[in-house]
Amino acid sequence: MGRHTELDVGLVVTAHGRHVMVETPDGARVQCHLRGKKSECVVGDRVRWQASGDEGVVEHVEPRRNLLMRQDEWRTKSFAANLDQILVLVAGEPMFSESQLSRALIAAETAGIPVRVLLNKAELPQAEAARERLQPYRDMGVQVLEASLKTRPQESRELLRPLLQESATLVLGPSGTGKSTLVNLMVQDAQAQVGDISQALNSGRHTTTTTRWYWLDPAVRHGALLDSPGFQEFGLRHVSAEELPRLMPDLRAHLPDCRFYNCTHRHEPGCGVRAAVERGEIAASRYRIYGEIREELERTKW
Ligand SMILES: Nc1nc2c(ncn2[C@@H]2O[C@H](COP(=O)(O)OP(=O)(O)OP(=O)(O)O)[C@@H](O)[C@H]2O)c(=O)[nH]1
Ligand SMILES: [Zn+2]
Repeated sequence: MGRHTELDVGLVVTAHGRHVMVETPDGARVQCHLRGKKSECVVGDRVRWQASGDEGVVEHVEPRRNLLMRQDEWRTKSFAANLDQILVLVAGEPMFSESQLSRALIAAETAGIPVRVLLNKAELPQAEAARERLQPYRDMGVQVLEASLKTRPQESRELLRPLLQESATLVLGPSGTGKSTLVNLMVQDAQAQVGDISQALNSGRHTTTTTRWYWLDPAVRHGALLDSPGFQEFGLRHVSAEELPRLMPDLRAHLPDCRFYNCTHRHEPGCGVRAAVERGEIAASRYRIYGEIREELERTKW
């Protein structure tokens, strides 16, 4: 028997600084504070907590299966834990950034979380250019789905339901791609679930930047979507420059062909990666993104 058996278990459904909202196994939500200055909680955490008046105190965070980091201007912060998968939404209008997509895939690979890509607004003529841009990702084994969340909601729901219904899925994507449309399509009572959280956080001001947990069906509480508004960039600074090539599957496939075991794939002779770029087996865009991220990682290492 552990020392926490007398405490209640709970799921963190939103976290902001030292304020977190914990959901109990029977679905009640309790605002909690964190015990201890150093402890940190993120959405998706399983915790042990103790009631204290109307509120609660988180005493212990259970070990995490995985943890994602994000980057803001100043630092790398953790922001979601215990995910089953990530769904990256992209579109042709606005055209998605390949660099952002690659960073999301690298972050997921580092954390050991499976990723799917969903090309939304598939009915638009601009989707064709997005499809082409996604080809290298399909080629390296990323599953790319297509939907029209707004214009073909029924069909989209049927496509997505089996993929989402038993999982905790983090939804990411640039602004204007259809994240809200997705949440409203797949989540029952999404507005009510948001209302709950902002009320309990007791201030509207944080709600635009806080990752939220939505049960697809609050009555059943199996599958959930995690929406991360205002999401900018994944934190990759915990990744070392040397391990970067192994986190990019299309580069990884050619690493055994490099003459030097510590090849940076930039200027060394006998580089299998560059040879593959020249043969067209690695997309030029991917090689460029590799160079950019590698340089960033080398620059920020102190
Ligand atoms: N043509 C078309 N438009 C869509 C589709 N899905 C969503 N949209 C439109 O795209 C726009 C952006 O959708 P949102 O769901 O608000 O996008 P978002 O990713 O939540 O954007 P932010 O709130 O800025 O983060 C809206 O005008 C939607 O109606 C689709 O399948 N086809
Ligand atoms: Zn090389």
